[in-house]
Amino acid sequence: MATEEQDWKIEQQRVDDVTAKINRKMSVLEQEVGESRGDVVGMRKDFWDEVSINFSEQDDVGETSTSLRQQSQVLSELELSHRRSSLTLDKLRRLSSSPYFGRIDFREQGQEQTERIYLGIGSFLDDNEEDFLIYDWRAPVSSLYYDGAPGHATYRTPVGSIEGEMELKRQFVIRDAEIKVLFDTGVTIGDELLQQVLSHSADNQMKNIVATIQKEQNNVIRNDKSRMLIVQGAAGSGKTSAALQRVAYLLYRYRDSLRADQMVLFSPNSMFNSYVSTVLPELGEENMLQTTFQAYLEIRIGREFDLEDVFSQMEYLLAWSDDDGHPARVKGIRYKSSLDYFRAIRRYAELLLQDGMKFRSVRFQGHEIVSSQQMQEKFYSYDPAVKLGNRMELMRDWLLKEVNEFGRRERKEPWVEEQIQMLTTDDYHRAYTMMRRKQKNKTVSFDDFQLETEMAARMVVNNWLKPLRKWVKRLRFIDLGGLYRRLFEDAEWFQRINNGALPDGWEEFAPQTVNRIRQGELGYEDATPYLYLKEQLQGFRSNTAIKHIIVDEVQDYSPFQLEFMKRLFPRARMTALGDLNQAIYSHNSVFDEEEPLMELYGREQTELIRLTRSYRSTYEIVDFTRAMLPGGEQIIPFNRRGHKPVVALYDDREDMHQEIVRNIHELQQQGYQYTAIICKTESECTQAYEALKDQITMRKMTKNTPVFEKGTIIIPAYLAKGVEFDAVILYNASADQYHREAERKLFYTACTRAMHLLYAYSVGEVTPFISNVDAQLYEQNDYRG
Ligand SMILES: Nc1ncnc2c1ncn2[C@@H]1O[C@H](COP(=O)(O)OP(=O)(O)OP(=O)(O)O)[C@@H](O)[C@H]1O
Repeated sequence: MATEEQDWKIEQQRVDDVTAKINRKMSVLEQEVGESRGDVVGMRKDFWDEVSINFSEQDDVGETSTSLRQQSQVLSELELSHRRSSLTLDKLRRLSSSPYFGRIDFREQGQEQTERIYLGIGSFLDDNEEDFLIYDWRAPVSSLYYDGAPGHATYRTPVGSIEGEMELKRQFVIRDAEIKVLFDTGVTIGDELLQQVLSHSADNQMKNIVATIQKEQNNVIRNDKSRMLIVQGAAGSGKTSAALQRVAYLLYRYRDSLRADQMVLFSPNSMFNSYVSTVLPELGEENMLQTTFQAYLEIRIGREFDLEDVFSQMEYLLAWSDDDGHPARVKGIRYKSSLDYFRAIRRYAELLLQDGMKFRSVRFQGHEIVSSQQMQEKFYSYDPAVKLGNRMELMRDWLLKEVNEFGRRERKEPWVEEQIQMLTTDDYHRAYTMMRRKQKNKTVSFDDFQLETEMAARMVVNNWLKPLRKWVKRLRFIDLGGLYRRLFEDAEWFQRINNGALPDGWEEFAPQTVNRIRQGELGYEDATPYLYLKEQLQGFRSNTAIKHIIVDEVQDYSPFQLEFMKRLFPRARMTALGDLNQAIYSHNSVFDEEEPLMELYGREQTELIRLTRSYRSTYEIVDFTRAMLPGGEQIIPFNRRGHKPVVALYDDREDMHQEIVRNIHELQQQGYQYTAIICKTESECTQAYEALKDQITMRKMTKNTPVFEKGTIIIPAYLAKGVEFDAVILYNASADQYHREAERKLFYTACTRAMHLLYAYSVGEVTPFISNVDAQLYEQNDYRG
């Protein structure tokens, strides 16, 4: 038997042994999980039986709430341990089908024996609970697999470095407990395996990449020194993948002090959230929290304004025309995303300590309880040394007192009498019982009827004043809209906060801003600045529980937004991943020259890693797309070969539609499951959808589509961020549609979504972003008459 064959046999034998052990462990755990599920279900069902409920006396109420608290604590502990066991069970299931993907033989310096280390998605111990049959890919020793080739090798452990000799490095593909591929490699991670993985079809869920993590990606994943880690990487270089494996790594490395719910991932849209949500559970970890910046803004100010989202802003700007308000708005967007504006808003809040604060008078049914003038006087009567937040608290307490006073006076008013008549007997009785309890120890000095009326009046007024009290408690008496609007109504005020100057274009974009606010709307560019002002005046609602934030597509954030996030999560470390070439929005990108991002936490606390190899697309697609970018030659395509991109020109839409229909049918026949028709805007998507829907089965994706699904979809370019497709068809990549320099990155982003095939169809002349590319890099078909 040849050595290779023998090796294969021995390895298969080991796979059989290990999977048998995993299966044994699984059946024990399955039983435990079944039992704990029963406990949780049972406890949820009997929850209220176990709580002693008694609300009749004050002491009993206290006892009841303690009992409730204890009971729900027991339940949540049970649920947590059940969830953990289920995750372990899922992981074992995956291990039993594919127990490991790598092996290294390592002899530590000074040791006689060579250790065989098998690497899988999780560790697995022999029955003696001492010997590792499988090492977790995140264990310190596993980094040897990703970082080094056979020969002298070193790896870091929390207590220092370990040196030795790597004698063998072997890679496996094991499916259903059977070895499908096995080879020894002299390099870091053999490209063969990567070729195999990458030539697969797209998926509606992102996959974990632990078997083929590249050395430079491993640096991203295991970096735990700096407070701020910036990853600048080409399209398809594995930024998102590395970020997700990094979360899994940090959860493993700091398992005693870090939980998944202390990490937040900020994604570009909600569809992306669903796209990445399976990676961590697949690795046996709970998901971190996932959100979008837009969702956060909605929660914080969505009730105060009709808030524009970033996609609507994008649609507005893409429908560009030179003669309406577009150029002015772009100037506004640029300024409002800058650090200058951030500082100006901070100065504004400081100035308001001395003068200019605006309040909304406290009113009840047309009656002014406290005027805005009185409020202003009160506010400036406090000791100037008292901080803004504290002053607002003093104001709140004072106003609540005033409202209570007012309520007391109001009880005698005729409208209250009228309302009392309308009370039901139940209401009346409740009021009576409540008051009786309050008066428990007092001697009653007037007759019952009088007391009852008094109680009812009190209840009526209290009920009516409840919303107003809530309004005061929420500090809604600060006229935030007015304060923010003033910056664009009053040039003098703006100059005061901006070192005596007005920003470029202020005269043009200021009226736009004011009009919008007057109509109850807030532009996306104003949302974060408004919120920042609000936070300063109402007290910053920072979140200290979060220890790590991951910002994907960071180039889409403005310097202003990142400064804001830093304050929002003051205890957190940050991982920021982005690609300047995909900065599609009009605001300044935090990635511009990387300055704002490098300075956010200070250079000494910041590390920058560049990823230049691109894995998603074939060599031909990367070669074509990088030619659209200045400096694109720095992007290195991975050597997976495919077809050259196809560019086709038509006389009219009808011809183009026919070709799209024909091509999609062909792609379906060839077995491609994920095809995207990418348009420039949502309105173009709607037109194209209407024209094509009777001939092809497809779905139209909008900003509200929550999940990414199989099939043919039609999607605006800005929403396709972060995801990928087997084939991409660019709908009308013409010079008419794409010609402004500002659209280059959007166009590039759309092209780089393709893994295997890329088509650009154009009615008339093709966009200069393509016509300026070397004609050798694509195939052109001109079907014009
Ligand atoms: N080491 C790897 N092994 C296997 N696949 C990889 C590896 N690195 C990246 N990929 C694959 O390449 C594709 C692109 O990865 P990912 O989406 O993480 O890149 P990205 O840099 O975030 O891209 P973009 O900025 O264009 O959205 C994915 O299909 C991912 O699975």
